[in-house]
Amino acid sequence: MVDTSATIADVTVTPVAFRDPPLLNTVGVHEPYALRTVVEVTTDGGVSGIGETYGGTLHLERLRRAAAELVGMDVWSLHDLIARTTRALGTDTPGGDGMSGMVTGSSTVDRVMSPFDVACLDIQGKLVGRPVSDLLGGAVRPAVPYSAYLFYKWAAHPGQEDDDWGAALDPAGLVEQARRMIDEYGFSSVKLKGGVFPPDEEIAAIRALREAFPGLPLRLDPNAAWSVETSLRVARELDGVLQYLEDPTEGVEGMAAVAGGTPTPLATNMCVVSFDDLAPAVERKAVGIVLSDHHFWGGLRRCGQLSAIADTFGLGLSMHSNSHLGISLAAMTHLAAATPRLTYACDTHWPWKRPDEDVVDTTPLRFTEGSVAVPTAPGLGVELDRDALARLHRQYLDCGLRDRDDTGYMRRFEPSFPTETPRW
Ligand SMILES: O=C([O-])C(=O)C[C@H](O)[C@@H](O)C(=O)[O-]
Ligand SMILES: [Mg+2]
Repeated sequence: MVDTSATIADVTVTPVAFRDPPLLNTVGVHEPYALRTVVEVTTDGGVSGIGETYGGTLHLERLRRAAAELVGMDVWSLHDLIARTTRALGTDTPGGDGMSGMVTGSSTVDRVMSPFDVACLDIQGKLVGRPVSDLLGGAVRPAVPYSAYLFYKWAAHPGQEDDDWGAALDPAGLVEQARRMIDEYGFSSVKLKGGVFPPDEEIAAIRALREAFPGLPLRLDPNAAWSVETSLRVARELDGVLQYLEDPTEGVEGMAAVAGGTPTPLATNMCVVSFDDLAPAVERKAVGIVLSDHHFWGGLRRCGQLSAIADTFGLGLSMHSNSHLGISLAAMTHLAAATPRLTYACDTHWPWKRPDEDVVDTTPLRFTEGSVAVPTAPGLGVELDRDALARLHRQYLDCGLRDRDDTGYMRRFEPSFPTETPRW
């Protein structure tokens, strides 16, 4: 019999930074670099696996504490991973979510264990010679569709030359951005990051997108920038136009009030971000679709548990993203492929990342007709490029950024940028 036993002998945790355009959202604007952390887990037999997560200071410190606790762990034991992460972290204090204030309620233990779960699955796949999707129950689709993720954006970071996407500050600019993204990647769903301009301007943008791309499902996500009344008005005006409306307003109660007043399905990656959030949201009928995100929900196997709960209570599943590298894209693709209930095209920030900046060779992650084929090599199907990791770590050290702060960056250029919620 083949020996598949493996104990963790070493864990490295490396913060990295990669260039990011000035993408606007309701809390501000993306800084010139996005921060991530790459973890590499190596077994006593010399097999290694990788994972990727957020990059802020507190999260990084917690990852390092957890990493030290994992040495000696059996790579097959999810329960021991939970126990050891919990032990390393002590109490589940808030903060360190890396979302610039947009999402604050996720579970610290789940967030911290997530990249290690991915790395352990990568190792398991290599040990048994199967792709990660097989370890998650098997792929139910050969390729995973992603959506075009549109952002209002400036032409350039202040003081820098225009980036090659240019500005998108009105409906025409967004239609042009969508056209390029669809031409280059083949996406067949479109999401607009809203909450940036007054709602009527964003309604006009959605109408322009509807006219330009008549058959494509459209989504709008203002990250809870609106009151219940504003949300209901926007939902009424866009009735029949949106596939779903994502986080129009804050909290389960607010979302329940909006959900009760519109036939448009509501989705969330803000008011349901941990297992503790599910019961109240189901009870209040606050959301129809949960945007799963393995970085919040404890990794790929915990997302399988979320999927079972979604099955039980008839919730739809989609997938949330943040600025990310190829390890996360591979992990998201395996997970989405092996989640039958995940029937919506997943979010991805991929087009906003420069193709020459990654920590893995991204060849296995090419987009065809808006989808990424599920990698078939053992494990995640992507390999760490150590030179590239060193380069992006150097960039992290040099760039000076240590925590994502969209609001602070925006206030350097617009000192009176508002932070009250709801904004409209
Ligand atoms: O769906 C979402 O809420 C997101 O994608 C959150 C992100 O942080 C997004 O707002 C961003 O990148 O600015
Ligand atoms: Mg969202």
